[in-house]
Amino acid sequence: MDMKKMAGDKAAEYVKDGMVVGLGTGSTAYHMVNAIGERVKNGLKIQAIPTSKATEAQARELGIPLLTIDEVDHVDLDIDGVDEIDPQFNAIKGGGGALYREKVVATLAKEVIWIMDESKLVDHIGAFHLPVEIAQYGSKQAMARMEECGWKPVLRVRDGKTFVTDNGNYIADLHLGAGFDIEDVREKLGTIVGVLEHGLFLNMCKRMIVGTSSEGVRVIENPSK
Ligand SMILES: O=C(CO)[C@H](O)[C@H](O)COP(=O)(O)O
Repeated sequence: MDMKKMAGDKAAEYVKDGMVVGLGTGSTAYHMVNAIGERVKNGLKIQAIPTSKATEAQARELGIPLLTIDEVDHVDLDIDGVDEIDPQFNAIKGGGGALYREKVVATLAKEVIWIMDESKLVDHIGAFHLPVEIAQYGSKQAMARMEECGWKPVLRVRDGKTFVTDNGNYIADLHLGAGFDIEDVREKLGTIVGVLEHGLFLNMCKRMIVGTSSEGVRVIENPSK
């Protein structure tokens, strides 16, 4: 079976009646949303908050009851994908450009589960670009600041056009390299005007669910949560 589907299906088992569930974004989250949709059809009673317009459309199609972010006062469980994660549970997210909403929902959640195929497990994050959501107004200046920091920012382009997030902003992809100084980058990003949010999700999850080619699904619990 597809490793992403294995992880998504397994994660859906953690959803219980009465929960408010954060629905992540991306190709792994897609399987999880489908699996939850199937359970809703079979009588599971939940409410969900999607982390992107794409996930919202998928969940709506499946008949999963949805809340808007303004209606949410808590999230019991958030399930989402990652682009890379290290053994300290530090993750990079935002490959799909949904990092801002993903971080809002994950931050509200009592419990977070990251789902992935085994290719996402790394010793040190940073080989994957770090996505940063920036305001359109002043984006040239924000990009220049990030360039000065040596982060090799590239404004994300899709289908020949500058990519615009669900929130109407741009994404700068930083090329930091594996083993970059996470704290230094996180701290400096906080000083740059126009940076709305970044894709560093540091030690947020209670567990990772990993689809593997050799051992089926691995559930890795975070001892610090
Ligand atoms: O952060 C994300 C979207 O903003 C995704 O969860 C991340 O990019 C992983 O995607 P996929 O499951 O398709 O590999």
